Amino acid sequence: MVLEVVGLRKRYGDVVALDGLDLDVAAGEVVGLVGHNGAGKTTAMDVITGLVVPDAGKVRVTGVDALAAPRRARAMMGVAAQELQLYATATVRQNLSLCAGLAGIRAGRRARAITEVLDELGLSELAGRPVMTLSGGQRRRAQAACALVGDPALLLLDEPTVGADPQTRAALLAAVRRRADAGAAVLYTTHYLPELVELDASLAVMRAGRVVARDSQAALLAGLPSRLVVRFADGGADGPRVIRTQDPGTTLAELASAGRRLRSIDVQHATLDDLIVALGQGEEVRDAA
Ligand SMILES: Nc1ncnc2c1ncn2[C@@H]1O[C@H](COP(=O)(O)OP(=O)(O)OP(=O)(O)O)[C@@H](O)[C@H]1O
Repeated sequence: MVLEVVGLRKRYGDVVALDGLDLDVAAGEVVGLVGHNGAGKTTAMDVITGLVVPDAGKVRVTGVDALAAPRRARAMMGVAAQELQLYATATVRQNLSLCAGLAGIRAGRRARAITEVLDELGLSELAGRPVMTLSGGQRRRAQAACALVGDPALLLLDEPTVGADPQTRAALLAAVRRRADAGAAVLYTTHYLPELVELDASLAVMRAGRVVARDSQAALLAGLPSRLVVRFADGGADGPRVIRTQDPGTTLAELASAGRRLRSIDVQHATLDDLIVALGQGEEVRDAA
């Protein structure tokens, strides 16, 4: 396991931000860390990266105790925090050089690693520009480049595409997927769920400071009912009736055998949005595995 988080707890005064958070991320896996505003996602990221000290719990990165040896653990991580964390007066290349140093990349390898990531994220022409002269989306790309430089074993990306245009978003998602395919473990937070479909991420759904569901998208969605939107042709109300059902085929067969004549049927399978809403409200999601 590249990342192992066990029993993390963190309080801010009366607010319990983390309430016994357990989470593993394996090599080659992209895990989408999702949940409502205030669920504790950023606090979890901040504890893992060493920015916030937890009240209790363990964090191990490739077996290294990240709370006892934060510098050793940090050298295995590429981090893109939610807030932009670049030096505004330094150039993109200088920022990347600092990030590469933090990531423990030896000076001899740094120039090549920087050139590669600049190229990958379409930043080569901006490399000599001070960050403060870049547009918002360009800064986002530079921040992501900082996380990716040198192919770290663990990528921690906290809403990395906020404010990015579709082209930037696509370039970044492709770069993240390539890292995972090459063996990196990726923890990725977003409120924009189609990104997680595109990344083929498994999900860790947080509620009130802990993970309440952790599985592949398919397994979690299979536990949710579909919506069957049916218009009947045989009297009664003219509008559509919405039937929530775990098994649309059986429900339709039951309607037919009850002699109902149907004018139209629309089967709407559960989406990731439905899943997050259901879990955020504390509904049980049946384990379909
Ligand atoms: N420095 C802080 N001081 C006090 N409370 C804090 C601090 N940081 C976070 N919190 C609280 O801890 C809880 C978890 O916040 P966190 O930012 O981790 O949530 P999140 O899941 O990342 O939310 P979002 O989706 O809005 O980014 C919230 O109730 C938040 O108000």
